[in-house]
Amino acid sequence: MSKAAAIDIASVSKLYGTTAAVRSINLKVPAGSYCCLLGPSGCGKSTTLRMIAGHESITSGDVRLGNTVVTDLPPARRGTAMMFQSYALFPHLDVTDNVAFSLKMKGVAKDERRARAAEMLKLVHMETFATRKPAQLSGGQQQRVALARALITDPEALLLDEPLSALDPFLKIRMRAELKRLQSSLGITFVHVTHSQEEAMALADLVVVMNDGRIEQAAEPRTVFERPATAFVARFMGDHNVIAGRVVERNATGISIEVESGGRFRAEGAVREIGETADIAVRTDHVRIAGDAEPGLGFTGTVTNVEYRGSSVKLTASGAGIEDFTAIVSDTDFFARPVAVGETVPLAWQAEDALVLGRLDS
Ligand SMILES: Nc1ncnc2c1ncn2[C@@H]1O[C@H](COP(=O)(O)OP(=O)(O)OP(=O)(O)O)[C@@H](O)[C@H]1O
Repeated sequence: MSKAAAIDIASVSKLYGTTAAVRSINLKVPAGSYCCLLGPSGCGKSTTLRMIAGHESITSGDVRLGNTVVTDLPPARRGTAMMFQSYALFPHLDVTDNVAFSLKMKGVAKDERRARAAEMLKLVHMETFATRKPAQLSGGQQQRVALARALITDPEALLLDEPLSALDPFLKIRMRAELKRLQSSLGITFVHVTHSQEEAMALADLVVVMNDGRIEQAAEPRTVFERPATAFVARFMGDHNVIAGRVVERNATGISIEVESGGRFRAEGAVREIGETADIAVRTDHVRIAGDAEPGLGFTGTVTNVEYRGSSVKLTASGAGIEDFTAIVSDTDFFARPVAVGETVPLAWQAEDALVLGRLDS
């Protein structure tokens, strides 16, 4: 197999007319890593992927693959391969010819390209389907063929645009594990576009959260979840309460904010100016019901909703100027002291579970 290449995206922008799809992003994807571009619809992740692949021109900035600036190179000369959401298989060609297609375009002799295609089909466990047409395959099997077809060019980086979105939930999880296995056995760089937080967390070494053409955070999955950089990341990744308020106190390591017509809350992690608006995040699974809260690390709220989820219970409460504050408590804790909608409960958390969120410079 080929060697892996690092990808370096430097001040890359994409304008469609006057619409900015990607706004001067910088990103380094280490060689041999699994990177997921994650974000809501329209945030610019597919455009970014297509600019790496060469299927979209770059308005300004540069993309490097390894030591080569590929900004103006055609797709076939970049050392990348792309797998599309729809798989884009040729319906009239059998599986082998689909997989061997790019070698045919390069003028590779028939025997050699068939041998290479057989090798690739083995890699994705599809060798027994070599003579079938795409219409005779399931969605998961078509996806494997599309993978084999992309990998036959020996790319240094494989680019995948929502590769699992057409599969049913069960197959999605199975194919996810296969993608991870393939990536680590091939050792090449993968860049995978998804709008699923779960998929990105399960697969990536590097999660890149995008919003409105910008990168909000690029970090390991655990960092993105435990230390979301911005309010957008905290909300998008879920499992965090984001509280917005005006900074009323500051010290060397953190701040206190005051929620309009409500409580005062402390958080650590970044310092802001007095009077500024700031966001803080509190992990939903670290909120305790009842117990004494330290001042600034809890409030008394009225329960507005209770959802049983099996191993946990999700409570929503409002109070101290905060609407829809969520707490996820274990089923054991909940049933030891159940609460109902309309009840007033104390909600508390530890200092380390309240984090000051950053903001992006626009
Ligand atoms: N060919 C185009 N012409 C004009 N605008 C475009 C074009 N392609 C994309 N855009 C716009 O650029 C922005 C980013 O699109 P992009 O496809 O990169 O988003 P995405 O994050 O991949 O979304 P999705 O998850 O829906 O595919 C969107 O506002 C989109 O409407």
